[in-house]
Amino acid sequence: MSKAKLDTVFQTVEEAGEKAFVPYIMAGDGGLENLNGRIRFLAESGATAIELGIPFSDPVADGPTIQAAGIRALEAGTTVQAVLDEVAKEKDNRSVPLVIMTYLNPIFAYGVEAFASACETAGISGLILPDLPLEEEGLVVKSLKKHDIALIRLVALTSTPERIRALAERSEGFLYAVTVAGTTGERASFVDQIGTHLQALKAISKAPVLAGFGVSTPEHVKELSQYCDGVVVGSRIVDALYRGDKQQVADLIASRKY
Ligand SMILES: O=P(O)(O)OC[C@@H](O)[C@@H](O)c1c[nH]c2ccccc12
Repeated sequence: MSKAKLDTVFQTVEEAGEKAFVPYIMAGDGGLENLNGRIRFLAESGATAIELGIPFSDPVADGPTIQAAGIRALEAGTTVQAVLDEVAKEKDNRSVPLVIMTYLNPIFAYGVEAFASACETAGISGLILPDLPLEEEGLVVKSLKKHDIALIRLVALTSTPERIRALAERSEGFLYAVTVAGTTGERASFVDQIGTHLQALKAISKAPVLAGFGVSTPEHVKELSQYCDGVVVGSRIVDALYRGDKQQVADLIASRKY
């Protein structure tokens, strides 16, 4: 599944007058043998696309819930190769695009070109690399382009206007609007200016704008979605799956339609 697959699903959601919902899960948490089952469950529950984390020992952008999931996954022996091999098995009957989220280190260890090529083979549509600064994108863009994988950029609340403009112009797949200052993890509320911030991003972004970090209730989903194209939810979903509460995950995803 190529980059274009992401454009198609977001367009479908928009044409239906709905908002996108992208759940994040940590590959290997709960056993790699259950990964494809979880992906299927999220797709059947109405996910627009799925963000799949590859665990890394020093996840600087992650809060406690995702850090813990990463440790569980690493302890279970999860590797880059094993994750890609596993998702490749169902690439032809997967209806929802997959986006990989990981850090630079595992990719450099694997080799950038080899990684991009393996992602293409596994049917991956996009990549999120939170520790890749705009100035260093040259390290990966050529390989990602060659293998038709979108580089999904993150905009911080604290990004300068010039930086925001540069990120919005280059955006592909979707533009990830980080809604809090800090790491991933559930939050009770958002800053007052969040609506204006998201609307301003949406006005200049080439790709759809999705809000993520701290989104953890159906109310948050509705609140933030009104200002942009949808949301990304990680910690709440990782925690619910860990506790075996699939219903909570399904209810959260269902809240994108209103
Ligand atoms: O967990 P939260 O607060 O719902 O945030 C989303 C997030 O988990 C997911 O998109 C993600 C997990 N790790 C990341 C690192 C950087 C950017 C994004 C992520």
